Order: sequence, then C-alpha cells, then structure tokens
Amino acid sequence: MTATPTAQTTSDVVLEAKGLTKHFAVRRGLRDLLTREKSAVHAVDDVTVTLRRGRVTALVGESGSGKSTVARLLAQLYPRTAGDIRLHGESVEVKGGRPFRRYVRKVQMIFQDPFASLNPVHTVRYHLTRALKIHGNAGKGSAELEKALQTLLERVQLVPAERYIDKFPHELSGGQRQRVAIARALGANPEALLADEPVSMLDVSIRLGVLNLLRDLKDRLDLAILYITHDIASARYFADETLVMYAGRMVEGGDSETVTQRPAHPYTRLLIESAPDPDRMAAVGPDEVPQDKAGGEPPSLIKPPSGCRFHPRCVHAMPKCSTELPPRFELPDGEDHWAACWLYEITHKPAEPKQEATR
Ligand SMILES: Nc1ncnc2c1ncn2[C@@H]1O[C@H](COP(=O)(O)OP(=O)(O)OP(=O)(O)O)[C@@H](O)[C@H]1O
Repeated sequence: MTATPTAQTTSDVVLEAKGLTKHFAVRRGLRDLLTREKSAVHAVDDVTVTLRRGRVTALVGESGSGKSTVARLLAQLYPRTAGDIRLHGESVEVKGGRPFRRYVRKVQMIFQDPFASLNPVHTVRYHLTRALKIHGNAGKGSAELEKALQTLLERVQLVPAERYIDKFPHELSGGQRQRVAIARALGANPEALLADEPVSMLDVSIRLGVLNLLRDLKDRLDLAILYITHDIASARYFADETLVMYAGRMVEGGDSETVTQRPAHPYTRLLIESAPDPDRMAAVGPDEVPQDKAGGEPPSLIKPPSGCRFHPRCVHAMPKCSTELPPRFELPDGEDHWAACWLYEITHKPAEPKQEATR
C-alpha cells in the first residue's frame, strides 16, 4: 500500500476517486499486429466519485457504461490505468496480501448475485464466522463469537437469528441470501459499502425491503454507500446523490432529487424517459417523448466517439460535440448539480474541482 498524506482530508469523506481510468487491453488481431496498433476497451475514463459517511451515492447508467468497473476499481480488485483512490485522504493502491486485507476491512463490496456469492456447501454460520475471523471481529471464545453472529443477523433483520444461522444458501430465499451477503460484508465492520446492483436479481416485491435495509444500515452505522444501478427511479428513492455514466464517462451529477426530476444532460433525460412511467406517459402523451436519434445503441468502447461520447445519439448535437470533450458545467438549480454538455456552455461556468472544507 502506498500512502501519501493529503491536505484535503475531511472527516466525512471516506473514499474518493479522481481521474479514475481503466482500459482493458484486448487481444491483438492480425491487423493490429501489422499496424502495431494497441487496442483497448476504454471501460472507464476520468471518473470522479466521493463517498461520504452516512450518505448513499448512486452510480447510474445502462449496461456496459462502466459502473461495475468503477466499483471493482474502488474495491482494488483491478489495477487502474490512471487516477487516484484515497481512503480517508490517503492515496491507496494495493495488489493483494495484507495491505489488501487492511483495505477490505474498510471497504466492502456486495455483488449482484447472492446465489453466486455464497458457497452452496456452507451454512450461514460458516460464511459469517469466516468473515468475522478474517477481519479480527470474532471476539474471544465461543460465547463472544456467538454474540457477534447474532448481532450480524439482527443487523440485516434475519431474526430470530437461530432460525437462519444453520441454514444452507439453498434453504433461503433470494432476499434472505442477499441479506446474508450484506451481513458477511458487515462482519468486516466496514466504513464503505460498494453495492453493485444489489437488488436487480431479486423479485420486484422484495427489492424495496433490501434497499430499505441498506438505508437503515447507512443511518445506524454511518456507512458510506455506493449504489450501482441501471434503474434511475430507484436512485431517486434511495440515494442522496446521483451520478450518471455513459460509455465510460460521467455525464451528470448532483443531488438525486434534482438529477432525476430536472435532468440536464440529454442522456440522463433519455434514461429517465426510457424508464416505464405510466404517470409521465399519461401526462405528456407518447408522441411527446423525445426519440433517440441512433436507435439506442451505445458506442463501441474500443474506438469511442470523439468529443462527447453521446453525440451520435443526441437530438441536440452541435458540430462542437463531435470534436471537443465537454467539461462539467455547474448548474444553479440544485445541490452541486453539473452536466458535461456543451448545451450549458453559454449560460454556466465550468465546475471547479471541489475543494473540501477541512473541519
Ligand atoms: N475484464 C474485462 N476485459 C475486457 N473488457 C471488459 C472487462 N470487464 C468489463 N469490460 C468491458 O468494459 C465495459 C464496461 O463494463 P462494466 O461491466 O463495467 O459495465 P456496467 O455498466 O457495469 O454494465 P452491466 O450493468 O452490464 O454490468 C464493457 O464494454 C465491458 O464489456
């Protein structure tokens, strides 16, 4: 772990990333060998995220926009191509071993598929005991371990604990399994949770319960949560702040209410308008829903479009959009609302990288 102290440490920022970039090298074909070109998937480019204590930040975008890659970079599961990740203001880059274990004690990840993330041959007790022991939270002796196990199950509302503790994953519902996965993450006593589509594989009827649980944990344990989703409506409900990604780049951010109710970037508007919302359809009529110029196909990330990556699909695209990358323009209508779109060039100034107030 390389640790570089920073002058910008604040007490509520747990984890932050600046300029986070990940390019995956792709296997070279004959043409690449002849031209000596190096191909790469530009999965994530210049992403900035700040996770604060007691707050949920949603990262929203369609499939392939780079959301999971951001989570995996933040979890130090991938080496990054460029950028900086700071935990409590200290630059961190770990590749495994003890430094990685120290990092995951603070930053835990919850995956989309609770079936795949629990080992089918082991009970709930085994999974939770292992997490507690690895992270040094099992206490001394069996009575303290038993108490810690009970606390974990109570935290995820699997009560009475005795009913669940000796069950195998196949004896639990999808929602209960995801609660066990959350309990296992809490076994590390983390400060940040990276939740990658934590409810998208669950029945619609139980999604809200799991999101409410995460919100309750955020409040009670003062956790910083990154909530990754393609469902922008759930971001409004669940997240304090919402960031929107398109084709590996962030295009809009701000408080969730503003981003979801007064979206500024044409892509965010498209995302919201594509989500089924009977109220909106009834209010404006189907003909008034703007059409997606290019038929809804995201671009290739091996050769992403120049300028704004959304320009081939954008109904407002101007000549400049295909040649120049738009900076973030500050918008006056919400808390830290910004959009990386040339539409706001005349009216708004580019957003400065935010200086954190030191307490
Ligand atoms: N290990 C990898 N090697 C090469 N390309 C990858 C790798 N992992 C992801 N990608 C590519 O990076 C891009 C972003 O993928 P990522 O999984 O981060 O997107 P996502 O927004 O999380 O999508 P989804 O919601 O479908 O998981 C995609 O084009 C994907 O194919």
